[in-house]
Amino acid sequence: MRAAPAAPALRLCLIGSGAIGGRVAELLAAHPGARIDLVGVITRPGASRRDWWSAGCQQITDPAGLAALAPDVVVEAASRQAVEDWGHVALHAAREFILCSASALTDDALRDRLTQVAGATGSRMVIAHGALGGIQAISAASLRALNQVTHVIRKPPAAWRGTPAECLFDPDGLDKALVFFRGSAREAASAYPANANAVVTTALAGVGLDETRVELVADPHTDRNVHQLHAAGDFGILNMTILNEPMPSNPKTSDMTALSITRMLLDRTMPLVV
Ligand SMILES: NC(=O)C1=CN([C@@H]2O[C@H](COP(=O)(O)OP(=O)(O)OC[C@H]3O[C@@H](n4cnc5c(N)ncnc54)[C@H](O)[C@@H]3O)[C@@H](O)[C@H]2O)C=CC1
Ligand SMILES: O=C([O-])CC(=O)C(=O)O
Repeated sequence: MRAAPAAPALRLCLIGSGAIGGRVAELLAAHPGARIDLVGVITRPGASRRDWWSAGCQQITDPAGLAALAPDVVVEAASRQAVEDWGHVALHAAREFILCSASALTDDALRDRLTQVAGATGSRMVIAHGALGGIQAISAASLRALNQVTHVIRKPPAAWRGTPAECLFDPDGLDKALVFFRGSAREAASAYPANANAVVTTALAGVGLDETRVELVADPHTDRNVHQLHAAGDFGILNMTILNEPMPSNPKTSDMTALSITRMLLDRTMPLVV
């Protein structure tokens, strides 16, 4: 049997060069055989290059730069604003736009607009499973009636610094776990966009932004970012708990987020995908 010709390298462009971006680049560098080239990083104007960018990696700050780069995949690991700023052009420039800042999609008009652009251009918008496990099962379960989906996020008090939760409790003063938010996924992600993107992923996989029930917890007795999912419906019952290691460079963010994005990218290049 003749060997198949080698597939061209996958051309990757990142939006954001923070905790997730740097970690994805580090993990990909450990798999050179997968042939994923970081060809560009989108930054805010004036941002410095990072030492983990390869020499050939271009810094992109405007839509024309992204169009000219013509990547295969654009991965957003930046902010809710970045999805608004770059989603449209990414879907025109690449065949796939993977986003982490799922909280942007609580804006129904933006979500509809980007979905339409994806349909019109033949590209795909993919919400990264990010910090979560179990999403594939909830998405599959939604093919039958789903009665109930709840998502609890439990993080150390310090992870809620810089959010509206600071008006509700003193992160240094808690001696026991505090459930400081109960509401819908839409409300949770709108109020806590840097900490609760994952509830949007759960919601869009299952019963939607307004029906998915969310609890947010500050817990001085954990040093991990914990996600608990419960779903019940005609498929049966799902209970999933993942206790994620936080990233040293951004403790609000779980290392699993970068691991799962890297896995997605590697899967794009593998002949066997699990
Ligand atoms: N879906 C999920 O499970 C998770 C999602 N996230 C989200 O992923 C995103 C990235 O997280 P981290 O890497 O931890 O954040 P980070 O703060 O460490 O890095 C973000 C980088 O993106 C840049 N950036 C922000 N807005 C930008 C814009 N409009 N244009 C260009 N660059 C921009 C920042 O300057 C920074 O360099 C955040 O929105 C975070 O909330 C984080 C963890 C889990
Ligand atoms: O990294 C995590 O554990 C989840 C997170 O911050 C988010 O959903 O925005």
